[in-house]
Amino acid sequence: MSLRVGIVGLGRIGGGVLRNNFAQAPGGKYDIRVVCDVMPIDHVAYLIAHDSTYGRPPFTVDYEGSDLILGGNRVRYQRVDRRRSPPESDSFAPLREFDLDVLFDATGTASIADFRALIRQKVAKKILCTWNVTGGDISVVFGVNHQSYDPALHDVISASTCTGNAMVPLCYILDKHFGVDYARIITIHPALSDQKVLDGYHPSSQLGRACAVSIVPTPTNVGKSTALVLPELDGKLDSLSYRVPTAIVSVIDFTANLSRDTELEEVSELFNSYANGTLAGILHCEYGAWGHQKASIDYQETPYSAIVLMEHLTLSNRRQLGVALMHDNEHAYCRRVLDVLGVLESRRG
Ligand SMILES: NC(=O)c1ccc[n+]([C@@H]2O[C@H](COP(=O)([O-])OP(=O)(O)OC[C@H]3O[C@@H](n4cnc5c(N)ncnc54)[C@H](O)[C@@H]3O)[C@@H](O)[C@H]2O)c1
Repeated sequence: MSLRVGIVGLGRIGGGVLRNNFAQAPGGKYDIRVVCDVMPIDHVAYLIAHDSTYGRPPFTVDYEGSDLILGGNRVRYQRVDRRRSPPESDSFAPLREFDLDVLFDATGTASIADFRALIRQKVAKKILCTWNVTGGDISVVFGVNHQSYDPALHDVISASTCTGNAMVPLCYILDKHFGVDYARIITIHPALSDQKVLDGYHPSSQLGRACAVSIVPTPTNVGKSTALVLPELDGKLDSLSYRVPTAIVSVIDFTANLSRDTELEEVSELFNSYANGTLAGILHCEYGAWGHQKASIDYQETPYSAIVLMEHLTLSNRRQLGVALMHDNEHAYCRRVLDVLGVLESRRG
């Protein structure tokens, strides 16, 4: 029997996972039984059917009563606003009838207390979320540490972040083969829904600046996300993000001080051997088109967690490595979420 899944939060990522679930298999890759958000159901249908980034989905969209109808498949819609009800209020009680194996939370607004309450109240057996919630049981980056998931130990699972999924495979390879003494990671990230369209109040002041007219420097947790999976790198990574006025595809530019001398050819061969081997589908080595470099939009809807721009690999003093990579921060991440759901399905008790 297919994994029984519920989703809370139908924004870019929750909606993207729903879309990909039905795009990959006509009946749905997993048995998504119920989805929740604060919006009325007609708004949900409207946003699934019309997507400014990816266009119309490859299946029909409609709704009837409290059911969404996606490619002929009925998925129950439940309108909830967790902010109005504390965890102990059992506000997700109506979800118990769906006998969920996993509740996937893509709101970005829940706390570990919310998640523990949902497990205690038997709303779902496991919680999978889209950020490194403080106090979670494990952060899983598919391809690197997904085999560490242990259903007996892990109830609240993070699928890490989009940048975490891009950085961890690279850091894993570099640390395993050369050692990493230090790395500075710069991410150039499309605007997100936590930014203001025009100047206004935001608790993180810089995110309150008009997002279409500025490059906005903002802190990022990519160093922390990486060290959660590769604890030997804790304290060795600095990071900074620049939010830019594009809709999709992130860049990561990082410089790593390696612990031993190497040659560019060795690094290049190593990346290629992983991309064609154990990290196939996760890591991709990009050489451009007929000697020409592609632009970020060319990577929209690519499934790879990290696409290394091989022409821009640099090495100085045989130890200081420069790497530039791109990734579709939504689509590739949604694909990884589906991969992690596959791990949960295969280890289901
Ligand atoms: N957008 C990305 O590139 C990206 C990539 C990886 C991970 N993430 C993470 O995914 C999460 C969501 O990001 P997003 O870009 O999809 O945001 P989003 O704003 O597009 O979507 C969030 C959705 O959750 C709903 N929501 C929020 N609080 C809720 C509540 N209390 N009860 C019910 N519904 C609620 C909102 O109505 C919205 O539809 C964040 O944690 C983010 O860090 C985002």
